[in-house]
Amino acid sequence: MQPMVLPSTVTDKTEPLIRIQHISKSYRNTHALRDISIEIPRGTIFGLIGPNGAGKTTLLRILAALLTPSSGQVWFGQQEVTSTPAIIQRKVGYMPDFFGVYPDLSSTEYLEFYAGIHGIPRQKRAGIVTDLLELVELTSKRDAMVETLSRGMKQRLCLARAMVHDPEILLLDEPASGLDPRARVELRELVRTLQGMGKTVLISSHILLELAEMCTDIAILQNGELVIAGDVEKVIHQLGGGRQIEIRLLDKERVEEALNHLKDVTDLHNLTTPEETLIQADFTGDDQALHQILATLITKGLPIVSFAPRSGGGRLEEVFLNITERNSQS
Ligand SMILES: Nc1ncnc2c1ncn2[C@@H]1O[C@H](COP(=O)(O)OP(=O)(O)OP(=O)(O)O)[C@@H](O)[C@H]1O
Repeated sequence: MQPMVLPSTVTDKTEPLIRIQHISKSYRNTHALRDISIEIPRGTIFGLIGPNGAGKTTLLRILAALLTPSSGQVWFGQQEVTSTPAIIQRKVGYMPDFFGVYPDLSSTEYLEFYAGIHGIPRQKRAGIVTDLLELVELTSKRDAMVETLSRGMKQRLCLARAMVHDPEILLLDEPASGLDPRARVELRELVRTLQGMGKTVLISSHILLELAEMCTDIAILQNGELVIAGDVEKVIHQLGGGRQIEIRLLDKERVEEALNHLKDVTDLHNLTTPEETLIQADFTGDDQALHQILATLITKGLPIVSFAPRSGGGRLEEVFLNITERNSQS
């Protein structure tokens, strides 16, 4: 079947890389996905978040052309691709949440095997595999049998496997599950490196904190439905979360004075002082308003040591729990 192509032949750099339009998927009596529409901008680290059974794996498998949706369309740029798996498989690298049993191969042989599956000419395979092992920091394990690698190393090898054909998009299903904190940090750094290489990365997790720090955009799924999608700050804002800021002063004697200035700012609410030199507040304004607050405090000569949003993770987790709870009650 010929792929559906939009009439315009001009590629707009700002157009979303992937447009998921009204995708539904049913397995017998289960509606795993219901009318999902999401746009994934090029170059983002896009988090797909939802509790167990929300439909994340189903959506990723549809994007990887491993499942056909019951209805709806997926567009990669100007092309509708649900009926053309070959196009998807060229553009996408998929790392499943479950790796299964490994064959009796070394890391190098394993990647060379997958490079062969993707039709990469024999003479190019060794170079690609060497580069990938370096990228995922497994060069020292190039001759180790896959079975003998730690879980984190297997995870990174699987990521390298998903990249043998240099795909534009990486789909990582629960990549952080079962990893210790250090391996998670390494994974986060690797994902950022991939973004720096121009890749668009979709990552699923049921633990928001795992994604909060590395994602630029998120979509929250629950019971097969899309709760909300967009860039992280916008999502928090739309969910009524606002931002929280922390202002630290050098001198505790000046905290009262700072509070006096801040209490009249319309975008600031719930001012508290959790520590004697620290002021915390909810903030509902935009960046311009934030800049104005800082400028005013400095003009007043207040000794500001730091002025920053509270680390996003905790805030986002709160918003996520609120929204999924609210939805399950409705
Ligand atoms: N092959 C299948 N046959 C029948 N039902 C399925 C099948 N695969 C998934 N489902 C159901 O579809 C729904 C969505 O499952 P999916 O695996 O996509 O969710 P998920 O968000 O990835 O969950 P988890 O975090 O637990 O992996 C669940 O109710 C699941 O039981």
